[in-house]
Amino acid sequence: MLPDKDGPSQGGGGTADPGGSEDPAVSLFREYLRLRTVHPEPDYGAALRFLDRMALELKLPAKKVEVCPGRVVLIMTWLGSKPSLKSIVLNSHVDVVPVYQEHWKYDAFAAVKDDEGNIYGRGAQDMKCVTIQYIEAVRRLRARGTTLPRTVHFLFVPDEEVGGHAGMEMFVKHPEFTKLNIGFALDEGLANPGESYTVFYGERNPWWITVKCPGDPGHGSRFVENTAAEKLRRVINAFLDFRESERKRLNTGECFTLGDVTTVNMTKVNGGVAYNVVPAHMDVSFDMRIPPTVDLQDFEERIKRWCREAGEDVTYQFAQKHMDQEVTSTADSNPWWSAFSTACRTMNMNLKTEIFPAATDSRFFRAVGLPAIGFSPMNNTPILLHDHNEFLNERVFLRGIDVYECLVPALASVAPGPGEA
Ligand SMILES: CSCC[C@H](NC=O)C(=O)O
Ligand SMILES: [Zn+2]
Ligand SMILES: [Zn+2]
Repeated sequence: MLPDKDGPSQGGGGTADPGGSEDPAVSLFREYLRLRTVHPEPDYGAALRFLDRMALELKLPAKKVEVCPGRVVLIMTWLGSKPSLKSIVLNSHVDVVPVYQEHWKYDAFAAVKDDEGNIYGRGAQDMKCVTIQYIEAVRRLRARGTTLPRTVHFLFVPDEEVGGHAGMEMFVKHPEFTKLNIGFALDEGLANPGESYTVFYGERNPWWITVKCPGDPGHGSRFVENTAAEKLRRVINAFLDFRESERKRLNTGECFTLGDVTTVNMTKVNGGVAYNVVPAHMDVSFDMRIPPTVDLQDFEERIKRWCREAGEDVTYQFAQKHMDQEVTSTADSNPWWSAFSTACRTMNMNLKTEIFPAATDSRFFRAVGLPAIGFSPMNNTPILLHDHNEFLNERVFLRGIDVYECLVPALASVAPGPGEA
């Protein structure tokens, strides 16, 4: 059978499957994948229209908060029977990262489903699947007439993929955020290639740094002293030697995961004006991710030393420097975690708890003192976020809806804690 190649203009709601056998939830997921909410110019208007339609279908009120010009957070609310209790947040970002279309098997915005049920599209794992799984789980719960004690807020946020600065970082400071009276948030995680599901209780801190190496200029035919390039070489060696030592630490001795070590990647180099002019400046940039167990002050001292030892006037500046190291407790004494993990156990799901290797909007919840768990219910799935040919199998997707159908009531039924009405 040939893959079902619906074009990007195709609507959802059952039109995706010529055989008529496709689950409507899968068709809706594919419809959402076709919206081009891709950087650098995401079509947020299309996503907001889609989400407004979801709110109408679910008969839930939707509120829009423009946190920055053109950057809207949409909040859909399912009011609990005890609305004074702290609420549950189901968070998802609307934007997706760009693609190298020439490396994809199919159009990355056509949501092609192959004959194995694999659905290809940018955002299939990160994280349009989760958005639709939340919606479909709640659709089922409401269709059954379920009432929940705690209020559930869905947040659909822009700009996570570019750091959340015009998205969740702004929203957590907004009065509308405070009004949500949040007790606990669920946000995205990663696929697990095995049977288990990975759950994230903290994140590494992103530090993006540019090291600037000034030097003496001169003719390209001479042995100029004190060159920018010599300093640059020492800087690169210091950072990359450290990278290598951390790479070796991964998977040796204790069972480290990526979230437990510091990664360093050299991502940009700049400098030079002509072949025969020794440059007056050369810059190098690194993407570093630092586990919450690392002393950040010590780490910055180490960077200072590397720069000092590289030569005269070597300086650095940060483009990102997240400093909060809050993690969410995975002890049974944390009632949110207990409800989450117990519900997963009843579904026979094996959980692996880890530190998230990259950065998500969860860090902004944790930074304001709220517990947050990163979880995308995708097992038996290769990790393909931001990669070519990102896909999710429809059976895994549908199982994820079952998972939230169990998790959401469990979380929204957590007994009132001390200080709650
Ligand atoms: C440092 S803000 C960038 C956030 C981005 N998030 C998802 O990929 C990341 O690179 O982890
Ligand atoms: Zn994401
Ligand atoms: Zn991402």
